[in-house]
Amino acid sequence: MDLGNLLKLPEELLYLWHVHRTGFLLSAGVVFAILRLSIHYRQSRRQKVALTPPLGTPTDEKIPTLSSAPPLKTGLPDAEGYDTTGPLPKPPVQKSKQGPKRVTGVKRGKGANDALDDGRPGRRAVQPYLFYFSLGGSTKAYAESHASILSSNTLSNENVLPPILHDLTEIDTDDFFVAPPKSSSVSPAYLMLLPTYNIDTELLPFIDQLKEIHHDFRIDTAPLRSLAGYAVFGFGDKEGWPSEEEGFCSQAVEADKWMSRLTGGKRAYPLGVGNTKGEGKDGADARLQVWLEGVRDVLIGINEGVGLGEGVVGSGEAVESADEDSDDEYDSDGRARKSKKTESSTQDLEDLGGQRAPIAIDFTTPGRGLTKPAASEPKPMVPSNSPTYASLTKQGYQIVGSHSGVKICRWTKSALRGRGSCYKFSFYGINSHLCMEATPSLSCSNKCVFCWRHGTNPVGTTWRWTVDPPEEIFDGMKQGHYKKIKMMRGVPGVRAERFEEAMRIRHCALSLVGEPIFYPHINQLLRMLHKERISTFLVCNAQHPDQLATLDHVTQLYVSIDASNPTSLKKIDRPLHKDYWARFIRCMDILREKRYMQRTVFRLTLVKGFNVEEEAEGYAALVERAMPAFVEVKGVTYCGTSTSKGAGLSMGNVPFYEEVVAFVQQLEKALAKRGLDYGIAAEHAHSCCLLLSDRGRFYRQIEGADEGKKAWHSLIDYEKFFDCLESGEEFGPQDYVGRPTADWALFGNGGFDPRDERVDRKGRPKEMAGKAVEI
Ligand SMILES: Cc1cc2nc3c(=O)[nH]c(=O)nc-3n(C[C@H](O)[C@H](O)[C@H](O)COP(=O)(O)O)c2cc1C
Ligand code: SF4
Repeated sequence: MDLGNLLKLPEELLYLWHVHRTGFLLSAGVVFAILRLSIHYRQSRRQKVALTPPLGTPTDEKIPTLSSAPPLKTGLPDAEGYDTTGPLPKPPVQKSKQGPKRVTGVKRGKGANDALDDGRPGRRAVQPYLFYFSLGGSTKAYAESHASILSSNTLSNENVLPPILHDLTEIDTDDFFVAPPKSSSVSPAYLMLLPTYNIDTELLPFIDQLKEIHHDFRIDTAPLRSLAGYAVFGFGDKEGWPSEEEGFCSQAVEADKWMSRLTGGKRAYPLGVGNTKGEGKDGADARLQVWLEGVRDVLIGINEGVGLGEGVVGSGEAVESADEDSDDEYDSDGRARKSKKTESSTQDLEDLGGQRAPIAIDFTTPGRGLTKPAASEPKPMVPSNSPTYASLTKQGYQIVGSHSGVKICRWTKSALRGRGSCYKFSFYGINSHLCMEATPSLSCSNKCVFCWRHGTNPVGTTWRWTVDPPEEIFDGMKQGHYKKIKMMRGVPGVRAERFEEAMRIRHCALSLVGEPIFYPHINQLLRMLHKERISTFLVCNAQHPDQLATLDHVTQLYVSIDASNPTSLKKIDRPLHKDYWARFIRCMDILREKRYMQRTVFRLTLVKGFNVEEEAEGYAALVERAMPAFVEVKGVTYCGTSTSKGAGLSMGNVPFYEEVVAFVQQLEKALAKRGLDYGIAAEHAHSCCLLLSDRGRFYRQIEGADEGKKAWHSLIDYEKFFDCLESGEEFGPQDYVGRPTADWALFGNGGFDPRDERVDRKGRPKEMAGKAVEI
């Protein structure tokens, strides 16, 4: 190359740059991006490898497919036997509690049981793991002897595999509780049998570890979400630790709570507890057996695609009953609660202390705008596509047929969780978890100012709708009630034994909303209930004397008395019947006659400024006329609906408990002045409610006690009631008087069942308040 050409080189290069600079720059950018991406990819691969659990952990465990499941042995093989002889390799025992936690948890979605991992349709087999802890050996023995309940019965259901037993001290907690065993064809379910020790045992660090795993920021707060479900059963000693507050089965309670968190609320069955010092059906053995049978049915249900059951938290069902993390009704310590948003809408009348639930519906009065002339063809009262149907369903009612409804009340839920029954337990011995609240007629003829039903219900003064047969109503009510009870299965704090008892209805409160005696076949419906030995409390609004007169036996007959004179009654009940006072008075006279046939009750709901002041004398006159066996007096509960606000109701109309007491004492005096001997037989301060009772009939000699030793007898002997009915003979209230009223329910003692734990709305232990309690 000559010198001239050489000198031209920079110029040439500059020219080339100008021509191709865009191409150069673009290529350089692409090369740079590729380099960056490849470095990033290599780094993330390295990280993934580091997070993969070591071989041999249950994550890699080869879980048997259906065909390779170990055959069930007769008699229960011991835990060692399962782990070594079956195709499931025993997870390595790694005592690594001091070392750093392996981070293996991943966030999983719902519906793990719907399809196999490879996307093929089909259901996974359920693999129960039975974990236990045992210091003295009894829990181990229980685990080994009772696991066969799960196995033997699941033989018929080949998609539930025989349980695998694990001693909690022999496994590495992380191996099972940071991530559950993985398989494309099997869904694991964890069952735990745990004693409680108030001394230092290995159970304590285990429970702490559950808590730590939940709080470990490196992993999902619910790493066991992919489990099919879990359930815990505790063993304890009631002689040493008589109640849960005193520590009975406290470690099982704790473990249940943390398992709920770790699984995202997948409690498959309520926490069970067994008293090792108990006997017969109250002994640990019997309790465990019933509990395992319940768990077994749920596991079968999971496999059959029912999931954890409708409404159970974590089930993935549309209607989950509570959210363990965000709810706020249930919980004192992180256990699930119900959201405030839905709270008011799901309250019901009896929740509110049993006040009547009148519906703002015009039944009757032609020309008042609400009613249309009767159509030639009767129509359904609550058509399934109507706004009323949608509104009631949203409020938690199950509509039965076209005019009936059922709903489980707050007290039923509370009793299932050992947090107290309603006042009817204190007064009459009704266990709220055995009680069904229903109505065969959702319509009513009053528009009471304190009604919770927002005026959305149907109205009418004559029955102008299609009539469903009583069989259909009865079956539908039971079905709806049991369905709602089952929805409580996963709710924290539900006691296994109460849940099991609740699957047999013993009482029916025909008082939900509307007017039950309005239903044309009410007597047939009552007979069906009684035939199944379900007692009946029926509440009516004293506006339907003809129906009242022809009503058959009920266990206890209520009439709502919301005022003592026509002016007050019109103001507070806003009746649709023009002749409402005449109807009311006729009902008083009918009740007077009925007092020989059944227990009759006046239910007074006190609304300050409406029906309290200056009315004691008027109420006394009504009592004199109808001679009810009892007078229940309650403070109203403020519902805050626009209907009540529109009627001028505010919290100021809610009486304090002392004010209700003062009124009852005033009424007692007014009755005495008329020569009527009524006295305060019981109280339930929690729901601001007191019971006046006719001394002549219900203050009587205590059976088996010294002559002259008397006590209040407000309780009912339900079995005697049914015996009397079945005898076909005439009988009256004196024939089924129960035991004396419990001491704790007597006036001055509060009336809260001491077996239960009293809590406030947040689930915190609560002291008796002196104010009308909002319930
Ligand atoms: C030292 C000791 C402390 C205990 N503490 C409690 C307790 O706090 N609450 C309880 O309900 N039971 C308690 N128990 C009763 C045991 O939980 C019960 O006997 C259980 O069945 C023991 O199970 P295991 O034999 O499998 O270890 C305790 C027993 C012992 C011996
Ligand atoms: S009587 Fe039954 S329905 Fe009524 S509040 Fe009590 S438990 Fe609930």
